[in-house]
Amino acid sequence: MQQFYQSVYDLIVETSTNLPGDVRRAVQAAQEREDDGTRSALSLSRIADNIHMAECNVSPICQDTGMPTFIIHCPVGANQIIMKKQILEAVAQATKDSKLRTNSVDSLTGANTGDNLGPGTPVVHFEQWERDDIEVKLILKGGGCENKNIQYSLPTELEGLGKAGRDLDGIRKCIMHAVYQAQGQGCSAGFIGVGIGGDRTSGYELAKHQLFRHVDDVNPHPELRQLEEYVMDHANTLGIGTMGFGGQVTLLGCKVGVANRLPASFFVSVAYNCWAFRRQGVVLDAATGEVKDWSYPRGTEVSFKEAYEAGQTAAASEEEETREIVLTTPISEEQIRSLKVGDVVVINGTMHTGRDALHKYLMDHDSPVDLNGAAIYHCGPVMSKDRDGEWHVRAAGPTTSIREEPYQGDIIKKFGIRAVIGKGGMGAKTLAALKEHGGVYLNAIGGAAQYYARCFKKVEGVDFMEFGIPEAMWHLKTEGFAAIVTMDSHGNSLHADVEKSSLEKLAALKEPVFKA
Ligand SMILES: O=C(O)C[C@H](O)C(=O)O
Ligand code: SF4
Repeated sequence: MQQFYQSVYDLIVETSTNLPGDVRRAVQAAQEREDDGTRSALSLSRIADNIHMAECNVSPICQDTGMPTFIIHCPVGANQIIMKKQILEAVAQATKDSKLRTNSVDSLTGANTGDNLGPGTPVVHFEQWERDDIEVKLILKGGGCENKNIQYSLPTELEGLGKAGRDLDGIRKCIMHAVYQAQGQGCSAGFIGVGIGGDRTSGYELAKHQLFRHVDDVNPHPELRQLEEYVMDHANTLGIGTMGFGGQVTLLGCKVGVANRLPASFFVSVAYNCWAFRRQGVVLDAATGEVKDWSYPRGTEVSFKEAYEAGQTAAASEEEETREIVLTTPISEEQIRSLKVGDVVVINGTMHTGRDALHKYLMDHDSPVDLNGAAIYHCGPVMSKDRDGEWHVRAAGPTTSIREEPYQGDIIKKFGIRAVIGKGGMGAKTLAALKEHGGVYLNAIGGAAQYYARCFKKVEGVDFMEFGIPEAMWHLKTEGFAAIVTMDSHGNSLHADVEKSSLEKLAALKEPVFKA
């Protein structure tokens, strides 16, 4: 088993940096379905570019490298204690090498362990099987999409869909509602795993396990197969689209599993996974620990290189066609008031990152830097320090902004912030503050961590390192950071519009489909 550690390390790097072939095919199919030139089509091209860049840079596809969850199948007699020890070592090393973000946080103190190890992290499950080899599977599911998981207890009443009973049609309604409620916040277009039955804990586990199925497999259970097909056909009628920008493709995959339940309980558990669907596996020789095979098609088998290179050549002419507004920080109120939903903005100057810990802090403390006219970026990057002690941005896509809704409006007004950049949009309180103060919300493409990292030319400074790397306030010299205005200073919100129209489309699916 001398190779076991190295094989697990290679699996972690592959999973974080090289999106599997079956997932890539689903992204390609979505690209073919979207109409050229729409916001969703352009975002999908950026996503495809990002996938290619991550593979070339051997760097995280998305900065949120998730809760590492290992499922190991091994023959009787394999030493699970040694395997677990080596898995933890490989996780710590991959974190040190910037392949994983420091993602393990003490829930009470907020302290980051710095190596992804700690109570409950990573998650490691062992199961014995009759085969001679060992299979190690890994999923890196990020926090934003995890927050969009949902569990229903039937019977229930659902927004737009009415009563959902304890039958296949009730289950259908729950799944459609799960896709609707995710909107763009979990970085659509997504994949869902559904667990029918079990209890609250095993139901969610069953749902997450469905995500290990191949994207293009066919459910052997006839009723579940029909259900999966229905969901795939109808989820896309909701019009949520890539990142919630509106569009033809909202869902890339749906896998449903079933387990027995207690007479009193009927749970439908849904695990939502973003487009950055990072899961891979290796089959190992049980004697040496050497990799014999990969469990899923590797990313390299479905190359995005050609499209990337063609896009680079087209980019210059494209820039002339789309109306791009260049803003340099500090930004004036007049510049902000001239923007409207749909405009593409390019930011130059300095950007400050800030997420949960910083927003809470700023409510009753001063900022260490002047934020008048500033652009604040909801982002928790992957960073590395070189030999000279200089920091570099390794991956830096946006995080889900709605978490800052309780604070954002007050902070905009208190510090004079002009641009808030994130993903998934914000709510009514922030929209009102943007209008009152003269601010704008810019939606960047979630998960496009390599695409945005290259816009950060230098790390000018950092505050609050005590919050840990993802939560610290990084001051970044920025060039050419492009994002779309989705909430403007005139009271318009693309997010509110898409939510409203998708609820209407959801309600059109109210009539029973699967008769009891
Ligand atoms: O934590 C992050 O960087 C992003 C998170 O996965 C999110 O989707 O909000
Ligand atoms: S930022 Fe988006 S792509 Fe990245 S883990 Fe979160 S939901 Fe997934």
